[in-house]
Amino acid sequence: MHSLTIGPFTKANGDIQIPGSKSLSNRILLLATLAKGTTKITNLLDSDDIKRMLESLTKLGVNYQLEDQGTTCVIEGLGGPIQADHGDLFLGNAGTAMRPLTAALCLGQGEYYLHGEPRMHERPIGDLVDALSSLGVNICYEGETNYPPLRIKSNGLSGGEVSIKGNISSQFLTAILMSAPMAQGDLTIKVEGELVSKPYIDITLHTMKQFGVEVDNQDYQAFVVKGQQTYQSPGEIMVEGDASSASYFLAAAAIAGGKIKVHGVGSDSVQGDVKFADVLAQMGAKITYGPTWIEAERGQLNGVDLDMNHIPDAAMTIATTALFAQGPTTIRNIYNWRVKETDRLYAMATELKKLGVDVIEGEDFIKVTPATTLQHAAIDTYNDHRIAMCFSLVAFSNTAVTINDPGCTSKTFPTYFDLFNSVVR
Ligand SMILES: O=C(O)C1=C[C@@H](OP(=O)(O)O)[C@@H](O)[C@H](O)C1
Ligand SMILES: C=C(OP(=O)(O)O)C(=O)O
Repeated sequence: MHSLTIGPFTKANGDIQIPGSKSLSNRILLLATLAKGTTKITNLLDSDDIKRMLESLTKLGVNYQLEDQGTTCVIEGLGGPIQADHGDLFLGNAGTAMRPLTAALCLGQGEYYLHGEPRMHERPIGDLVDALSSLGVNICYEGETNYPPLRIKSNGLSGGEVSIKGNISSQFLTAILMSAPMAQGDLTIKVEGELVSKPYIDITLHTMKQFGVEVDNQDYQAFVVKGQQTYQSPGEIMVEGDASSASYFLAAAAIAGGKIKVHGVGSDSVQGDVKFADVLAQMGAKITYGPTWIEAERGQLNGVDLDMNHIPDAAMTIATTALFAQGPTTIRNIYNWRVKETDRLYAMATELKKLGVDVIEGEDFIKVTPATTLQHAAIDTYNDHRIAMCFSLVAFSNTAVTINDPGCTSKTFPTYFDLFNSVVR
């Protein structure tokens, strides 16, 4: 297996243009497909998760053209449900393709088989399947109950009322919300229990609005959507930079001497992960926001004890930033790290311990107590892009770090290590 050894570095300096947001890219691709009119999408992310969505759209007969090395996409909207009467779709490990497509394919008439990488078949989808079944869809598990692969025999989504559990993934609610306007009648979606990763619902509602659909959000406990609507293409739409991808560079500057300005994401962003910069500021970094940029500079970092349910992806960056703080850091309310690309609570704890630091892995929290010197380690990345990226920060310690399978960043950030190397010394 390929591995990459980096560091030790003492400086991180420069300007970084952050590639497009994964969450926005896949939402916009789907809504542009369903919308009336042609949409030109710019700054689209070019990464594995987006490729899986685009390949699926191709198989479903959607017409689009890619330009600018895959960062511009012109899509001919269908002005209604997907028309293909069948499809065998491989969604890799892309939650933002698997979950929304499962709901969207229920809108028309056809038979579809949805599957992915082995890990995708271990990531739960039962809450979404239950909700869709209660709206009249014939959807069944082709492997283990509650997990993909799925077979869908669709004949439209009825309106009415549906309940969906919110405690495992917000992507289930996102999936139903994006399909709801094309249901046969008005739909009230009730959220059962806690809703995790709430800011991603704001991304969903914001994108739906850009495509002409308003949702009545009743305090994130119920959502009322009018049925029989058609999404309208906004014509041209630009994808913001990915706030989770920005976190690694902001953290690098906060830890090392130097200053980094990330462009493409800032105080105007709709992505909850921009709040990562507030956590860095709370730890002691110097953070400045502009509407479309964020700048970070080193400060004396102190450990924090915080609920990070609202920034589950960027919270992984805090776990390795914690190595450079005074005192322990506890990241709380992150149970669903366990059902993402890997069991992230187990994986982060296991790899952090290899550096010689004291780590407590709780059922839904992690506590990292930094050590004065770190041991050199070869970090296993579990086919999880974020483990590879957040452990690159270890290169600012007394030792180099080896990242096994660095190519796994291709899920959301294929150029990560090139950009990282361009700003460090
Ligand atoms: O809706 C989205 O775009 C996402 C929601 C989050 O997942 P959960 O809602 O499963 O926490 C996040 O971790 C994922 O990377 C992207
Ligand atoms: C959890 C993630 O991905 P997915 O969209 O597949 O859920 C992630 O990117 O950290």
